[in-house]
Amino acid sequence: MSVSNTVSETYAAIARNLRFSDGVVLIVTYYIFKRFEPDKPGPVGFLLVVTPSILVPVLHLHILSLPLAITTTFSLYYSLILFYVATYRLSPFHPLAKYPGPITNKLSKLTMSYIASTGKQHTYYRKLHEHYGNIVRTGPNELSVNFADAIKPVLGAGGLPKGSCKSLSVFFVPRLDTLSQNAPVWYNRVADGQPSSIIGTQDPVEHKRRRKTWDRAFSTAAIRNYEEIVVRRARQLVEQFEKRAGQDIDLSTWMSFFSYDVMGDMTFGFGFDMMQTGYDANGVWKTIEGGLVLSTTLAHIPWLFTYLRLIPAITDRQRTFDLTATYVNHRIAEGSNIKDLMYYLTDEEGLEPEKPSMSIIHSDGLIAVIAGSDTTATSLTAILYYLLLEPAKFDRLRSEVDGYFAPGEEPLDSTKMASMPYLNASINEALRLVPPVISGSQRSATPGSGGKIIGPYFIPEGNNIFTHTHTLQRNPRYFSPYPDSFWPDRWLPEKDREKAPFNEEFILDLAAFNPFSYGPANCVGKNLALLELRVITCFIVQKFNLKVKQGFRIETWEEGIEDFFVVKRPPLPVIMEARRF
Ligand code: HEM
Repeated sequence: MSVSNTVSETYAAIARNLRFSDGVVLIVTYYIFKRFEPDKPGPVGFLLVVTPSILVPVLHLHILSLPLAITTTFSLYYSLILFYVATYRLSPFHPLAKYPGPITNKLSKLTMSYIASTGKQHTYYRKLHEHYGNIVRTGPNELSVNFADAIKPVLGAGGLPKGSCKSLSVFFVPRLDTLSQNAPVWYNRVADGQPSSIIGTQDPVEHKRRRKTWDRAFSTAAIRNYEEIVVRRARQLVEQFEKRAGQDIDLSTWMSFFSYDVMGDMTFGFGFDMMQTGYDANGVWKTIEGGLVLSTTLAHIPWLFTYLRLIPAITDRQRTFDLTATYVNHRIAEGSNIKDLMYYLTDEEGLEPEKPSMSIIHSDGLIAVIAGSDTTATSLTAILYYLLLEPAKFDRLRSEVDGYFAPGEEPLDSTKMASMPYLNASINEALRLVPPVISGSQRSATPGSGGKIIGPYFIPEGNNIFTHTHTLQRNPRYFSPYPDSFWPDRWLPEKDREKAPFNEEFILDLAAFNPFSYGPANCVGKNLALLELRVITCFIVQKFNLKVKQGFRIETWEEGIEDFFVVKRPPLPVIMEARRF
């Protein structure tokens, strides 16, 4: 008897002997997964190991070999569940059936997870929009949009939250309402019982409560106190560049040294001394960057966090958390002679009915450094990159700086800098082309919400939606001419703007420009970031001549950008010389 005959006879025997009740067990299991997607070891083990084990004796009646009965039952059980899942996701009954997108994305988030791991998520989303149009199904339960009218209903007040509301711990299915099948990117980032950082807080009520402290920390009055820190660190950066005059330096790395030192001062009362030592001595930057690569990849399959957390060496999260917790504790013990960020995050003023717990303070301390360092460094590097690429624009900016600050005068007046047209146009243009949170923000039409109308589209509940910043900010419908080029003129009043070529129509739609996001969960640190961008750009343009390192093909820098939630940048090697006045 041939092997194929044996196999087909075995399957024929199985088919003959499978009972109605076995089919019911499979469908119930599938339904539990579809409806609740339990992701904790207990229920998952029950559904994927215990249930098929119960079915083994049924097949063992007909297949005498026990190992064969076990493997057949398990493989059949898993294949059928996957078959049901796939059929439903591709069927016209799926709530997102009418939205176009690649089949692989409709089937699972594994494709997105793989793309995210390559750092090219931002260009992938853009290509999808170029192919499929304004709205694309990027996952079984996820859409991405590329039209400006979506910004307000998705991100604005009364828009969508980052995830579901209260976590109910019901029976053996944890967080019944957070359905990991539909899980938004912020789902399951921290272990049960640990607080999320402000940015990962999904419940809009809790987010609003915690945001009050942050809003106080970034009020105009509070930022005035931080100016002292920014200026001290800007002077240190200039000194370090002067010492290294004529040598190759990587501007990208030095922008991170600067921004990490500033955020260290603001949050812990001391910098990480990256500029002083010329390297990341505490490994803070490296650890944060590694964490972002992993969390961006897993954001698409967030149930996996539960299991990877069991292998601390992989996530390394605890190390980062412990490191920042030590710094926070040190800052609290030592106190500070200025009202720094920690002053507000610990509610030293006593304005809240309840003091924040130490674990919330630790978690917010960590997110301040993550959210405030590489983002600012990316924008600074991008501004300098585009100015290096187009020396005429560098010269134009220098004339403006010289017009506002006489030679020898340090560019420190933040009010003056806020009104410098070409400076702010250059900053906006770099933020448009390289938004540091390049794939933008995701929000969720949570289960039970009834869904949401976004322009001409209806987003059924239980689905997530991205407003894709990279695609929107390069869309010629909103930014023309030169949507892919650095053209600060687009931000200037018509009388100062150079003429568009061939009388191309001029379009600038501010609704599509959201590098700091929009609405109640937008970037709270925007004004601090703008202060840093203005001060450092003015300092460098005023004090240094910059040259690209010989042999480096500068135009390749932009291609090397990677999207790991915040942008990871390639090196930008330059030679700086002090300017002679
Ligand atoms: C050029 C620099 C920066 C850019 C482009 C930027 C951009 C963003 C974006 C796009 C978000 C996501 C909002 C959302 O989910 O919709 C965000 C959130 C946030 N950013 Fe920034 N950011 C920058 C600098 C900073 C700085 C200096 C800080 C200071 C600590 C900061 C603190 C935060 C915080 C705490 C959040 C979470 C806000 C919330 O969930 O309520 N950012 N930022």
